[in-house]
Amino acid sequence: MIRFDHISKQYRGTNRPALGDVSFEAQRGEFVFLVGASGSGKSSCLRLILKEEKPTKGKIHVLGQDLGTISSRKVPYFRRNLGVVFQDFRLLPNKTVYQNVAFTLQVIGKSRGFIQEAVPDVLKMVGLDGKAQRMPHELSGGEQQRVAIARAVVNKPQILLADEPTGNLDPATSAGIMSVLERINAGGTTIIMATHEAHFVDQMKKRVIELSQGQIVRDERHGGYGVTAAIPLTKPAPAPAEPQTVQLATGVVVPVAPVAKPAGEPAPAASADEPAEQSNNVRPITSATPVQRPAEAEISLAERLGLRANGTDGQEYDQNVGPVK
Ligand SMILES: Nc1ncnc2c1ncn2[C@@H]1O[C@H](COP(=O)(O)OP(=O)(O)OP(=O)(O)O)[C@@H](O)[C@H]1O
Repeated sequence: MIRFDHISKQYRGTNRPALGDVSFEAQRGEFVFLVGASGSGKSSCLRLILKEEKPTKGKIHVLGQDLGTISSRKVPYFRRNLGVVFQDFRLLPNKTVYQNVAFTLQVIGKSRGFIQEAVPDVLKMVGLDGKAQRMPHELSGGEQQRVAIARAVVNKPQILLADEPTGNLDPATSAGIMSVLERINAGGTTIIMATHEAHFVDQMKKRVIELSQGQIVRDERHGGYGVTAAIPLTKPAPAPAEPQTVQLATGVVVPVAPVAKPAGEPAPAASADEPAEQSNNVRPITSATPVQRPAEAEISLAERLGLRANGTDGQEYDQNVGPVK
């Protein structure tokens, strides 16, 4: 499903490779944690899988395709098989939850009927039933990440890439997000997740690939976070706190500790399961709700999400439909 063959990656202007001779294979349906200290190469691996970056040496195969042979024009088609979730959610602030998720499908040209069925289904799956008309600022951090996950999986990608998806969330909210990811994985989606969350990695007993200075130093079928996946120096150390536990969807009980927030970062308004403030500024979705073409800012988000080739015109938006050719 995903194969790295002797991959090296050296960014321009650097004197040390970010990845050096990395080889691994992830099978369909696996849940793989990428762990390692800050700068060890986790995000670089995800960017290479997405074909956002090219390897300096070696070959990458994703879903049976050699990424080196996919032209720039075909990259958006390729990326339709992949969902991506980031630490900072990347929602469109002026669109409702429904519209944020529908946007993914609009960009790839799905019909209004399809969108009107698929969006409520995926919102229910991520636990946002009843919140379709909220604006992102009316949601807690955990709820915003659920929207981002819904957006990533609404088109049923075979692979979900998650780059520190719980990095901005408190422990209990993070547990909710991990439950959602477990549920998506149980449905057959392969998940590759870069994380510094030792507790979840230790408790979930999934495959763990540990990177250190751009090299794989550990690859365990049912691994833990490990002692050498050092806490990154660039991030604040977790504050000491009373031990807490939370239960994941699979029934696994996970001990959690609060994460120190960077100075100035707003705390989530509420936990993922608490209702957010009711908004007066809501517009009900009806079968007559128009599905609009994305505006400029939205097109640029589509490019960042990999749904659309950079700098293509409106024609490409209409034509960008269908499997990789
Ligand atoms: N665009 C870039 N240009 C130059 N160097 C880069 C670039 N992106 C990453 N690097 C370097 O490559 C190395 C690996 O970075 P990467 O972001 O993959 O690490 P990471 O393990 O994801 O770190 P973190 O846990 O902090 O997110 C680092 O030394 C980083 O400075």
